[in-house]
Amino acid sequence: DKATINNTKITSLELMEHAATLCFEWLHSRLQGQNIKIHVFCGIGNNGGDGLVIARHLFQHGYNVNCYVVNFSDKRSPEFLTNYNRLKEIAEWPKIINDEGDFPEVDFEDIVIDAIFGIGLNRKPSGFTKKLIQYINNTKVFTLAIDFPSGMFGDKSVTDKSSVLRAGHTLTFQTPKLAFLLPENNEFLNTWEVLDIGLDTNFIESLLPTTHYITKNDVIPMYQSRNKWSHKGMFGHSLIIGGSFGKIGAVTLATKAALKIGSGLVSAYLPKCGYQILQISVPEAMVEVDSEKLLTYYNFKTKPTVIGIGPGMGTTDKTAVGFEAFLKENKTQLVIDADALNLLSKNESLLQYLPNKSVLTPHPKELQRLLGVWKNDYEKLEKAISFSTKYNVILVIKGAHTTVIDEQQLYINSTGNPALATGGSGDVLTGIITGLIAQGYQPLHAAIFGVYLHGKTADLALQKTSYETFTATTILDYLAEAILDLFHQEEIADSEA
Ligand SMILES: NC(=O)C1=CN([C@@H]2O[C@H](COP(=O)(O)OP(=O)(O)OC[C@H]3O[C@@H](n4cnc5c(N)ncnc54)[C@H](OP(=O)(O)O)[C@@H]3O)[C@@H](O)[C@H]2O)[C@@H](O)CC1
Ligand SMILES: Nc1ncnc2c1ncn2[C@@H]1O[C@H](COP(=O)(O)OP(=O)(O)O)[C@@H](O)[C@H]1O
Ligand SMILES: [K+]
Repeated sequence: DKATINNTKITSLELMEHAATLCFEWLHSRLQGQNIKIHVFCGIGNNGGDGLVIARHLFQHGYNVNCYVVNFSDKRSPEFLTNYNRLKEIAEWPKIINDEGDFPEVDFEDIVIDAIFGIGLNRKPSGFTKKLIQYINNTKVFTLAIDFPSGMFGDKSVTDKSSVLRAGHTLTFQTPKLAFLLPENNEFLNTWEVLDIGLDTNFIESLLPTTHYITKNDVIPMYQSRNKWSHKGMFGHSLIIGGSFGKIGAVTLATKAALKIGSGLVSAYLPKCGYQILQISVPEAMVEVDSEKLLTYYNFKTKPTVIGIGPGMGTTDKTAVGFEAFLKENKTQLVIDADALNLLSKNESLLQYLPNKSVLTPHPKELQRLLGVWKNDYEKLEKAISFSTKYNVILVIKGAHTTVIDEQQLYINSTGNPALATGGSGDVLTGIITGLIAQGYQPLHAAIFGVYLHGKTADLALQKTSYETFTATTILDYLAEAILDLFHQEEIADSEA
């Protein structure tokens, strides 16, 4: 904010007016003047200042609005005071809330605007302010939070969940906040979106942020186009290793995905019992086999560009012994998933054999086996950064907002939805990342781009199918649309989650 104010002619007050007006317009375009009671709760800092501006616009547009100042401190920011006086000139409120006795009646059908605390919260809310937050939460009224749900910190964990406002929707300014992307905060946020308030983006970039929110504009430059004289030899050879009796589907899905994302050649190495299944399901792939029901020997002849290993592989002793011998010999780039991760967790001494920038794709349970337990999501990220740095590998922490970690750098994905919460979707991701590396994508780009496309299939599919009917195979059906979408209209700056 300060840099924008210094580098442009805009004043802090104008910036607030602009930001809060965008919030008002957001609400106004949805309410269209409806006679719904709106309560605007303002703190005494600049978040409160935003609330005062919103209340003024609502009032001037004829809404049924009430505005309150939550008087938790005698301090007032200058921008708050200016807007307080502006509002006083036109309305008989804001009313001051000094204790519980001043809480207004709020009904379920009303709307609450939460402008109590924003990014300036530096300790947990207490006293009557906490009680007010609880009072609002108990009404189950729809709450529109400005910048942050009050009581939620931008950069550390909430310790007292009962002191945080549960927002129905949050309008945050300029950039998504890391806190919004962490699973531990999901109960405070429902949906949220970013409003571009025109802060100095050059300045933001000059800060060299280490956390990146990955949207379409970030992945378009990663895309590698093909020229007229391209031939399959230029797009690498993926080898997918995995499967055990009863889990041949996992390796089949990963093999299909490596093909579908454009790997020049794809082979699978799996137990003999899966031979026909794989040949029939994926006739484009070549197959080599191990012992009857398990992977034991890892003695394939294929010379791949990259190996994706783990889906459906099992963790029996025989498989573990073969896997260890394989890792000690192997020099090929790896994408490691599922049971291959579980075997690494059981025998951490094997981590030293991973080629640099191997891509590991744990879901939260597999991650916990690798890193041990964490106290909160911030500690989880710290541990993951240390792990990535120590072993020089790329971690792909799967889930809503899958996060790719390469040493200090975090790349948080914006695509995907609960349609992906279906068996086999992780196996498909392994195949996608493997197939991208085969074609010459650097492992980091393959991970970021692969995760983006994987999530995008589910977003595009929801226009035509439902969460329930989406399966891992549907990801493959929509991969083409996800790629083509890169070249459709420019993404508008606002991102929704
Ligand atoms: N021009 C701009 O800069 C723009 C800014 N914008 C808006 O400004 C917001 C940031 O405003 P802000 O920095 O004033 O902080 P805010 O969240 O209002 O609260 C700080 C106050 O709360 C107090 N306090 C903290 N914790 C407390 C606790 N537990 N219990 C009690 N008190 C507590 C703290 O007091 P202190 O710690 O000093 O005692 C301080 O007085 C930002 O989120 C966005 O909405 C937009 O308009 C765009 C343009
Ligand atoms: N709610 C969600 N929102 C977005 N992506 C999700 C969600 N749930 C699951 N996914 C994605 O689906 C995949 C699931 O992977 P994983 O747990 O390994 O599944 P499986 O073992 O069945 O293959 C991951 O890529 C994950 O990010
Ligand atoms: K707020």
